[in-house]
Amino acid sequence: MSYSGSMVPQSSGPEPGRISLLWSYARPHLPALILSLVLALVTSASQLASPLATRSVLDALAGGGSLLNPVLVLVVLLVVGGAIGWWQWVMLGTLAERIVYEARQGMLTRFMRARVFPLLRRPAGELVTRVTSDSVLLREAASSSVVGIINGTALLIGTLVMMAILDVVLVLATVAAVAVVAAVSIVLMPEIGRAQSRSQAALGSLGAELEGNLRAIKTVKAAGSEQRQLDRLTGHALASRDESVRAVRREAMVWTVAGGGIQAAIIVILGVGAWRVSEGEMTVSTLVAFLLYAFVLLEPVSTLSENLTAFQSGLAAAGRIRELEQLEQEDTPVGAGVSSAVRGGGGAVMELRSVTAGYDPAGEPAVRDLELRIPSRGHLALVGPSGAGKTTVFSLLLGFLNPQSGQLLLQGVPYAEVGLPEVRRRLAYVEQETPVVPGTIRDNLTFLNAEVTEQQILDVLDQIRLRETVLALPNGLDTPLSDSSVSGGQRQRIALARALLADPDVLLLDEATAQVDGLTETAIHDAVRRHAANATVVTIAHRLSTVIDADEIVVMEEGRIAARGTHQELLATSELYRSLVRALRIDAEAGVERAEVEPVGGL
Ligand SMILES: Nc1ncnc2c1ncn2[C@@H]1O[C@H](COP(=O)(O)OP(=O)(O)OP(=O)(O)O)[C@@H](O)[C@H]1O
Repeated sequence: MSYSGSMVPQSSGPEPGRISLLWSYARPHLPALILSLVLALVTSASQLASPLATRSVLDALAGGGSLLNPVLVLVVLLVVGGAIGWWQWVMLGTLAERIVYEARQGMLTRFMRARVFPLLRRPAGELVTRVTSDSVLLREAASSSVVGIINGTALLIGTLVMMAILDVVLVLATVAAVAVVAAVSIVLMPEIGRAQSRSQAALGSLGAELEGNLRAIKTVKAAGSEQRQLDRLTGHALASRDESVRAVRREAMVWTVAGGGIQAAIIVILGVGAWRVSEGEMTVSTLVAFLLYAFVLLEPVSTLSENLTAFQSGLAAAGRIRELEQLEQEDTPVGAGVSSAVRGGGGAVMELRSVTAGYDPAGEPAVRDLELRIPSRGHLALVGPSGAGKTTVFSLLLGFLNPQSGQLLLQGVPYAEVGLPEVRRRLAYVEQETPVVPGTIRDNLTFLNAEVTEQQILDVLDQIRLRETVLALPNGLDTPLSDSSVSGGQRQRIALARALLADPDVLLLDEATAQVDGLTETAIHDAVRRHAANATVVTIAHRLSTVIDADEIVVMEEGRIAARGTHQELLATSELYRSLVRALRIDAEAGVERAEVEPVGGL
């Protein structure tokens, strides 16, 4: 299995694609977004009215008129503006969190429904980074930044219009300052997005490599390579930091230019305004109102630069999330009716007809022209050298892999008609490498069949000689299970118990390569034999006792079936089988020796 990061498409998608993805997250919330925008515009309008109200207060003061009305207007503007601002804040904040949740849920659904091998080709750590980190960057981009950009623009134009109403000469100086700010921002902005995109990419690589290192931590430590691996990991963290610093520098530059531009405009307004007041072309109250507008102007300028920055990083994140949309999904269930009453009948429960299949459509097939009937009862063992295609047969039966040619059938009906859920409902699969799922021992045992009783659980644990050890644990069946807390053989036995509790039509068992002690081996075989008495067991066999036990043995070599028959028949007819058995026998003898000196493992 390849976990190569190089197989993952690197670049973010084109701009229109990313914008449409952002839009797809925002669209379901359009009413809330529009309401937020309206509220934002009302807040802005109240902000715009405040300097005018202030001018009335000043005029009333100078003219000796009543202050009551203008002050009342000011207070109402303040209270209404504040209340609406609060409402809008809460609404946009909630909306933003919903968008993050929906983006996460969408990604998780995609992962769970994805075809197995395209999913496994992507580094797990990178997928985790997308769900946990990239989704956060969507937050503002798909919610408040859109509102902020529109509102900021409206407030900017509104402020300039109000200023123009007050004094046309002064507004020209202000417009010049705003134009310089806008031009500089337009030049500097895109690089912020690009730097953030590179920072997120480095973060993804860090996630991917960290996950791989943690999984192989024993190998890393045993090789004394902690420092080398640490250097590689910190290299990614460093790259992410440097790119983020680049983005921050740009942002600081935009902010400084924006703030500085407005400050400069205020100084010019003060100078020119004072001169115009002294010339009698302007009243002091108008100059004060104008200055207040100049301060109001700071807000849309900062809102715009802030939200444009958030929008840029959101776009970068959207590009990366968009790549996940290319993850191939499993076919949706069709579910043609297939009778379930086949057990023990004479026919085949499953069948591979002339199946050729591979992992890379352009590469060599992993299996060719396979003809295989899985009987509705009994024990079928697959044997063969490493890379012969045994696991590929399981992947085909489970629908993880589609044949390039040929057909798979469940009770004579093609898989495409039956649908994967129905196929998988008939199967239970015991993986060799990672057979337990996150949760407690009980969660694992009831994973396929939630209806089982405590007694059934205990009986099955008894069969595979785990009952005493599980019950001796402080939390018994409710002990949390992680890959590292139990041995490989114990994990497999728990997975076997889970499969037996589901009582499947076909039990697919990828036998652990590691030896287990003789008593456990016998217990496992007894359990398997019992199941094979009225249903089917298919084993990828790594133990001599398993092959000897099987009703039929299929010998695979280089993706083809080289021979088939019983143990005795194959011993007589197949040189390959004889050599495999010789190897298994040597292994078995080595295992016996080990079992004699090693204590019997418990949980
Ligand atoms: N995920 C994968 N992507 C690409 N090629 C693969 C993948 N899994 C297996 N292969 C290739 O398919 C061929 C058959 O592999 P398969 O795992 O079925 O063999 P196997 O008989 O189960 O071997 P082993 O006993 O070592 O597990 C091999 O050439 C292998 O390199």
